[in-house]
Amino acid sequence: MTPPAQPRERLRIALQKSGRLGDPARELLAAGGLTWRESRDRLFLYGESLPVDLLLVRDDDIPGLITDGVCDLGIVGRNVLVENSLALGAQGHRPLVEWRQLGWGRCSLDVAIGEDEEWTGPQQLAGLRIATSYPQILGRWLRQEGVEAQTVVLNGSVEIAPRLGQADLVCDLVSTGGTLRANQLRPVTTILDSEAVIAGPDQRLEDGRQEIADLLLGRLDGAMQLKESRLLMLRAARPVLDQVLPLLPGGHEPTLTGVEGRDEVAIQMLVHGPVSWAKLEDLKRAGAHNLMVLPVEGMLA
Ligand SMILES: Nc1ncnc2c1ncn2[C@@H]1O[C@H](COP(=O)(O)OP(=O)(O)OP(=O)(O)O)[C@@H](O)[C@H]1O
Ligand SMILES: O=P(O)(O)OC[C@H]1O[C@H](OP(=O)(O)OP(=O)(O)O)[C@H](O)[C@@H]1O
Ligand SMILES: [Mg+2]
Repeated sequence: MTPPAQPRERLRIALQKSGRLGDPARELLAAGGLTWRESRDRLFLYGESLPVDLLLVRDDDIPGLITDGVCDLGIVGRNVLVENSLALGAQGHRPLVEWRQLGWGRCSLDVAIGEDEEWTGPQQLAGLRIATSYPQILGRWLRQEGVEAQTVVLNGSVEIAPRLGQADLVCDLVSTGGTLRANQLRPVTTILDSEAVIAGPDQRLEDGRQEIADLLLGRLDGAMQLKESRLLMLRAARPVLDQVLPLLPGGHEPTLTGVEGRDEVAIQMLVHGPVSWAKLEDLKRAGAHNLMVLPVEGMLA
């Protein structure tokens, strides 16, 4: 089903239909207060709480949909954004840019050679065949390095190309490195660090859609900050405060409250990011007790 024609004042965001980024992207938008109604084919989600509609597609199509103006923004891996932007740029289209970095979907685009081979640097790739799904990014890197090599474009199962004799080495996405190891390959250099991003045009949106985008992005920033936030609570006797306070993690200023009838204080502070067990153990060794780390459900300064 083609999405119903929408008035231009509704924002439209492209998301990956399934795969690694689809669910976290929808969770992020839901955390920003967005609710939606699904079309029967589940490819178009009509925003109910805000004038923001979602189009569910293959991730490779997201940059093109933004360039064509079918969608205003998209949630996509930087690897896909850069690869497609380079191709679209070569056709004379305006560049797409990252409106936000989301901090998940992290992976890197690496050059990998046989695990027994020696690596002396990019120059050794001259004249070799490199299998990849990212010919634009690889081509740009080879030009930067001044290396002339042959690119073999494959859409999947890139790592088995050397064993099949299709290529001498690969350039592919790596997260844990397990896929490379399973194929007797080892990463030797990273040519792009990737994470999920909100991609959009390099200029403001029109017809009131920029205001909707600003509202939504403000909420998403808040939701992302909240997700990272923890409340750290602990107690410490006054005589050990000088040892405990310098060990507190970075974050907001701690609040110290005297505990009635005891020579001790209750300390609480908002922390950005996780508080490790090692940090709690350090605080305890310094004399703190009753340590607790709590998730934060809502926040208004
Ligand atoms: N092993 C990985 N670990 C973490 N992130 C990854 C990994 N592999 C890919 N990614 C990121 O997740 C994005 C989506 O990966 P996925 O495998 O779902 O894509 P796909 O198979 O191309 O999906 P689609 O059907 O939408 O084309 C990648 O473009 C990349 O940014
Ligand atoms: O370093 P690792 O943790 O092993 O991850 C890397 C693999 O993950 C992705 O493939 P995916 O599992 O999505 O399968 P695909 O071949 O269908 O893309 C990517 O294309 C690599 O093959
Ligand atoms: Mg894809």
